[in-house]
Formats: sequence, structure tokens, C-alpha cells
Amino acid sequence: MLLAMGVSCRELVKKWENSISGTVGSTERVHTEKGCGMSLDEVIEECKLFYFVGQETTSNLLTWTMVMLTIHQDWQERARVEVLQAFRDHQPDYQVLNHLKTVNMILHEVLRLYLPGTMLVRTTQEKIKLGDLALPPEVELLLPVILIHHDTELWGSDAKEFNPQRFVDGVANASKNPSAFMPFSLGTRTCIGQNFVMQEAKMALAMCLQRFLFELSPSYQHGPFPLLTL
Ligand code: HEM
Repeated sequence: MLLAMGVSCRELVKKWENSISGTVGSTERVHTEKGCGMSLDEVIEECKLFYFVGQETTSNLLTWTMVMLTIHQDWQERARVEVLQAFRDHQPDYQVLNHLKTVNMILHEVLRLYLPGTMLVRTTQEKIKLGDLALPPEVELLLPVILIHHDTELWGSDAKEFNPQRFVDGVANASKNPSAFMPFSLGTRTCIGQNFVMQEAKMALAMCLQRFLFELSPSYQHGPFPLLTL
């Protein structure tokens, strides 16, 4: 993407180092093919954001997936059978990863129960009416997505249990409300990395399943806790 914007990697790293050390600020414009300009500082900030929001979220997703697959050995075995049928002991192929249905259902169920970002935060810009509430500007709203994901009215009586089967007919049919699943948020601010992360997680999980059997450590104590991420 950055190369398409006409910035060489070396140039970007140099500017980035300078921006971190605070020696240089750049308002130089970088032009995309469509002609809309971003300053180099803005591009660098976007890159930092990608590192910040892309690393811990993804590692959380993979960690909770491993934990769930150790507790639910039947799902670990189903996932392994699917992966071995698709790739045997070969390097997972990018296109075929899209067809791993069981692995996809497992990742969705983990993102439902153990979503990395448990809350969304929004601030009102102007006076608005939200349902029965009349809100002034500058009010901070916390949306506890984790509660929506655990709501028995939406997901059924087994809402708090790990059951990837609920995603067998896709995300829209997994609950009573097609929008109830929102680990990546919804609307215009939806996560820009969501397709990337699903591919990345499938790749990592497939490679682990090809090589290892996972078991839970006897000293493990289940205690999810939100501290920025879960
Ligand atoms: C499991 C992994 C991930 C989860 C659960 C996740 C979740 C989210 C959520 C909920 C938001 C919206 C925040 C809000 O509206 O307040 C968001 C935004 C964003 N995410 Fe992710 N994310 C993940 C991985 C990634 C990755 C890998 C990248 C980039 C490589 C990424 C890049 C971004 C960016 C740039 C935004 C801001 C979009 C904007 O405001 O326009 N995310 N993410």
C-alpha cells in the first residue's frame, strides 16, 4: 500500500525513526492514485496504529482459541481433521484457508465469547436523541459488546458456553439479531484489519494443528479479565 503511495520502505523507516525520536515532523504530502493526499506523518501514524491495534488483538484471539481447543478436545480434533484433509503436511495455501469451515466457526465462537475489545467507546458531537435518552454533546458512551455477545435472549440458553456449531449457517443466522455479533464493530468505523486477521489466525492455527496436540496445563485457572484487551 505504501509503495503504491510512492514511499519507499527505507524512506518510511527513516521518517518513522525520526518521528519517534521527535527530531523531525513531516507535513509532506503523499499522493495516492486517486489523488487524495495524506501527510507522511499521517501515514506513519496509521502504520503505528496498525502495529498497536493489530498485534495484541490477534495474539489474544489465538491464545483464547488454543485455550478453548484444549478444553474442548472434540473441537480440536474436528479442526485438525479439516486442516489435514485440506493441506496434509504441506504449507497451508492462502486460497484454501477460506474454505476451512470448522476452523472459521471456532474462531467466530472465540470472538463471540472472548472478544479482544470488550467495549466500544463513542462520544456525542452534538445534541442527539438515542431511544428515550436526550443526550447533550461531549457525552462518552460505553457500549459493552461483551454483554451483547453473552446475552441469552439473543444467543439462546447456551450463550455462555463454547459452541461453534451455532455459526454453522453463517454469522447472520447464529443469533436472533444478525447484527448481534460485532467483535470488529459495525458501520463506518468497522475494523479495517478484520479479513486480514481472520486469514492470519487461520494460517497460524492450521500450522499448529498440523504439528501439535494441545492439552491444558493442570495449573491453568480460567479468569478472563479486561485490561485494555481481554
Ligand atoms: C482479532 C483481531 C482484531 C479485533 C477483534 C479488532 C477489533 C477492532 C474494533 C472493535 C475496531 C473498532 C474500534 C471502534 O470503533 O472504536 C477496530 C478498528 C480498527 N482496527 Fe481492528 N481488530 C483486530 C485486528 C486488527 C488488525 C490485524 C489490524 C491491522 C493490521 C486492525 C486495524 C484496525 C484499524 C486501523 C482500526 C481503526 C479503523 C477506523 O477507525 O477507521 N485491527 N478493530
